[in-house]
Amino acid sequence: MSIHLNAKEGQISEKVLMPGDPLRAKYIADTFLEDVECHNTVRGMYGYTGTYKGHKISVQSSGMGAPSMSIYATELIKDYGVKNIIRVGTIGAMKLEVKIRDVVMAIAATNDSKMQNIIFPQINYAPNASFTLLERAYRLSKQNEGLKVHVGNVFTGDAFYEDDDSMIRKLADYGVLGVDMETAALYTLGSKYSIDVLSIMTVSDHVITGEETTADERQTTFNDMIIVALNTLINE
Ligand SMILES: O=P(O)(O)O[C@H]1O[C@H](CO)[C@@H](O)[C@H]1O
Ligand SMILES: O=c1cc[nH]c(=O)[nH]1
Repeated sequence: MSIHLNAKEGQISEKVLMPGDPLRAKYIADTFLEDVECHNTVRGMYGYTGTYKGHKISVQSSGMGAPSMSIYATELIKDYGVKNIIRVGTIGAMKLEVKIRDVVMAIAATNDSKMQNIIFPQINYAPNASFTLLERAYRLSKQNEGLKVHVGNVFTGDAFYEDDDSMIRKLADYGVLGVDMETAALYTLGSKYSIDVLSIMTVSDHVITGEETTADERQTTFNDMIIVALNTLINE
């Protein structure tokens, strides 16, 4: 038990997928895992543990934003001994060449996170992915010709709704692929605790063109992304 997770000791795998949405965690467990147990119900932030190709895997929702991700990732790492976390999320595209339904793998996460300022008040820290997981995920994604994958810098923002989009446009000019709300927090904690972390995200909307996907349209790419993430975790 930890403050926000009521899983029993040993119940959570060392390898965890983290979507933002608790119902997406349930969908992943129901669709891809066998012998599934629900390991967390606290605050409705559902978590499940089962097997994938015979390997023990957990799926734990993170909630939205850096503070929520930080709570769950910290407790998974410190209280449950988790060693690999892959965020499987959605992202708003910023660069025009990144299209809806594409997949983004984040090398690093530029951010405006207040949590980063608390840790590093005087310098601009660069939260980065685990190269081991990133290289493996990219290589495995190439087995699926239907999957369009972009690898690069993303922006982790504290605000989903902003007063104006001038900073988003500027970041796109500087090569940032898209915007989410958790990657920087996950990457900073991965480095702090020396575990492997990665964010893989399906493009749900385009923040410059205003294009959006329907839930059904997102589902296929989402499934393909989850298969890449699961095979990355088990290294197959
Ligand atoms: O789909 P998830 O994983 O929740 O990710 C994105 O969606 C939420 C905003 O709608 C934020 O959490 C953002 O990072
Ligand atoms: O944080 C996010 C995630 C998806 N789409 C957005 O516009 N922002």
